[in-house]
Amino acid sequence: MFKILTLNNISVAGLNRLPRDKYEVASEIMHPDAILLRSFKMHEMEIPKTLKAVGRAGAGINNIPVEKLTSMGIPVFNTPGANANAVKELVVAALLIASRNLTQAWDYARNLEGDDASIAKAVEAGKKKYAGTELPGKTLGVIGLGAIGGRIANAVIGLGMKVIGYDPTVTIQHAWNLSAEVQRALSFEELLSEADYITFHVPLIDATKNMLNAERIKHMKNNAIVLNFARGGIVDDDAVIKALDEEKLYAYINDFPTNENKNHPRVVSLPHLGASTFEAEENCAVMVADQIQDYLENGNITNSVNFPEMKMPRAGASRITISNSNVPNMVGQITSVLADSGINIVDMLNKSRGDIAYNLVDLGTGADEEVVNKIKQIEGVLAVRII
Ligand SMILES: NC(=O)c1ccc[n+]([C@@H]2O[C@H](COP(=O)([O-])OP(=O)(O)OC[C@H]3O[C@@H](n4cnc5c(N)ncnc54)[C@H](O)[C@@H]3O)[C@@H](O)[C@H]2O)c1
Ligand SMILES: O=C(O)CC[C@@H](O)C(=O)O
Repeated sequence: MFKILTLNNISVAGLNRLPRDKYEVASEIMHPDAILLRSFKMHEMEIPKTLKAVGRAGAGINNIPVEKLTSMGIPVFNTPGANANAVKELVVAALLIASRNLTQAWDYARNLEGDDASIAKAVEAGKKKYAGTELPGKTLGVIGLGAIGGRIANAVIGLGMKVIGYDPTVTIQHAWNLSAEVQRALSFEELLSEADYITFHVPLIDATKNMLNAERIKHMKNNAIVLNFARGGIVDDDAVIKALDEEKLYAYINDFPTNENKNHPRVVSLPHLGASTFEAEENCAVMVADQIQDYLENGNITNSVNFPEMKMPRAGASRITISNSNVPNMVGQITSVLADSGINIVDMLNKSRGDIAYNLVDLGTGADEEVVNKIKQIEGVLAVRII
């Protein structure tokens, strides 16, 4: 029986992928084999000794101690693209919310008092304060052209906008998916100087912390609008609020409320709603549950953020999986242990990614704990399983 600890609500469509005769799933469970989570901050958590995998039902992994887990030989999975449409739709809504002053106008309308005739009069008198601008012909700067940024770029071209994108590490696949109309910025500053709106779709990592700061705001057009549906910390809120107060920027729509930003009259802060649609929650949960199941039962790895992609059809009587440091002569030492134990290798796959290497080894006979212990004793071996 595999034990799965859930640290956030995971859509039941995903949990139902894990057959109850093989999986025990609970939000409180001892000795878990795997953890499923969304935004729970795992950094302070003690990692259970039994843990074999972590599955993030979503894209961002800044809440997970990936480096520590890697050093323990534990793969972390996420669900690339599974919630991208949800974020895209919210960003399109945010463009319209900001351009048409919708929250301020709504606030005005719902605070009107008197009979309907006087409300109608006040509507006509007051609406000029909320007149906005239209999207066609304006330029959206997209920072990060991955699953979400790429979809947004393509969608707003359909609305008549121009798009300039900045992503020095974009994958070939994501670049292929981009409309040919997306212009490439060679620097972040170039994007900032051309855009009427900017939107962030990068992970929160050292290189993206306070990516939009006071110095960079100086490069922006007057009255530009900033959208942040990536992570708090990517935009320096202090600097943006100062620029709003000085009427350098026009509006800031974000998914990460703070005491500083949530009540500002030119800010709309939403409660981390980007991925909160029924469809996205289901997509993420199903994808992550399938990946965790295939890893626990077969050792295969799909969409890991720290381990190589590995898939090998089952052959032979049993399979062992080995995570080890990516140093010379590991495969030689592992196969020697098997040979010395009289075990024949039927099939084998070895791949590395950065500092980690991972092996799937199908054996002609079953392997026992003694063999596993011998492999564990090899210097550099981080985790071994028989499945
Ligand atoms: N608000 C929400 O609910 C919500 C939902 C999903 C994702 N997110 C956030 O959005 C981020 C992006 O998600 P995604 O699915 O598009 O991920 P993704 O990995 O598909 O795309 C991220 C892109 O950012 C690019 N990038 C990385 N560093 C960069 C830099 N310094 N400058 C420019 N580009 C850079 C990468 O090359 C990649 O193409 C996630 O990491 C997560 O933090 C938020
Ligand atoms: O799980 C969520 O609700 C948010 C997920 C989102 O921020 C992500 O990074 O995928």
